[in-house]
Amino acid sequence: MSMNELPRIAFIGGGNMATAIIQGLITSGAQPDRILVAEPLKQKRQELTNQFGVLPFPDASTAVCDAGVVILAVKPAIVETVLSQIADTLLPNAVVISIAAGVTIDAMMSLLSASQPVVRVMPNTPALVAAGMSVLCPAPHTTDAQLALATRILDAVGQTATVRDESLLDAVTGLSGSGPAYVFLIAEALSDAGVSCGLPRPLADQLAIQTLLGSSQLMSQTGEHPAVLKSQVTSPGGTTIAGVMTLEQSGVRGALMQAVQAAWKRSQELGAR
Ligand SMILES: NC(=O)C1=CN([C@@H]2O[C@H](COP(=O)(O)OP(=O)(O)OC[C@H]3O[C@@H](n4cnc5c(N)ncnc54)[C@H](O)[C@@H]3O)[C@@H](O)[C@H]2O)C=CC1
Ligand SMILES: O=C(O)[C@@H]1CCC=N1
Repeated sequence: MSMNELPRIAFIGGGNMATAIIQGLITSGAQPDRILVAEPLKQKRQELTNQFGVLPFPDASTAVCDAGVVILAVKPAIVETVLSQIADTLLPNAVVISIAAGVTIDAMMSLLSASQPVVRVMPNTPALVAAGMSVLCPAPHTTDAQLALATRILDAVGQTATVRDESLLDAVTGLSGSGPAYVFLIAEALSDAGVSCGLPRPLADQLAIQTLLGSSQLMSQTGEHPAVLKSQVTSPGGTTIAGVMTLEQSGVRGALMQAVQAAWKRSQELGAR
């Protein structure tokens, strides 16, 4: 199926994540006039129309009436309100894709007809530059073809993976959903460190960002385990092992593991409400 054979796609919410996915779809060849966006803020509607040529709607129920895919890209707290608004106009076979953190498939199904196809997804913000990581979890009654359609849409903004056990999405949220913030924090700290050793800030920023990017590309493109690549940087008695030793002494591994676990637990709490 090529991008211009995709069904009409309605986005509910035209914020950061919706914009990223719309950009990805259009870059991959989707037709803008087959993308509908319901967004209450007039300025955001106009920006999306001007930038991409998508069709704007001030409210959700009219946007979904002939859409084969509906992407819920609103804040978690208003997903249920939106679902009650669209439940009557939604096509029976429309695939509902939710990217809202912590909103469970059961919570969505309680407001939809029992046969409505649903896929819950946890994406991340590098989707904005087509380098996202999205993990999909289909509701049990969703068909493989409906899951494939959702996967195709998220493939436009980066890599995708699928889990069948919905509870794993909390761990996904802790690692790849929230993870970009940990990496940005590390980049900021590396740059501060460079400044503390006398580098000018713009150069320190450049070194920090390119070191993270280059190291990520090296891991991704060689497929080598991080431990192997780390040992290649670490000369006997050299500079790197001196730096690595202080990182180990300050417990950086445990700190990162605790960060992912804290976000994992918070995601579980949000989902249990
Ligand atoms: N930002 C992130 O790192 C990630 C966010 N998510 C999830 O993505 C979802 C969207 O997040 P963002 O795009 O960052 O938020 P955002 O605040 O940029 O976008 C939400 C948009 O929904 C609009 N909206 C509010 N009420 C509406 C309604 N009744 N109908 C239609 N639109 C309405 C708002 O005006 C806003 O433009 C959230 O549920 C979040 O949990 C998931 C993974 C990562
Ligand atoms: O912080 C949050 O709740 C959302 C979910 C993953 C990234 N941002």
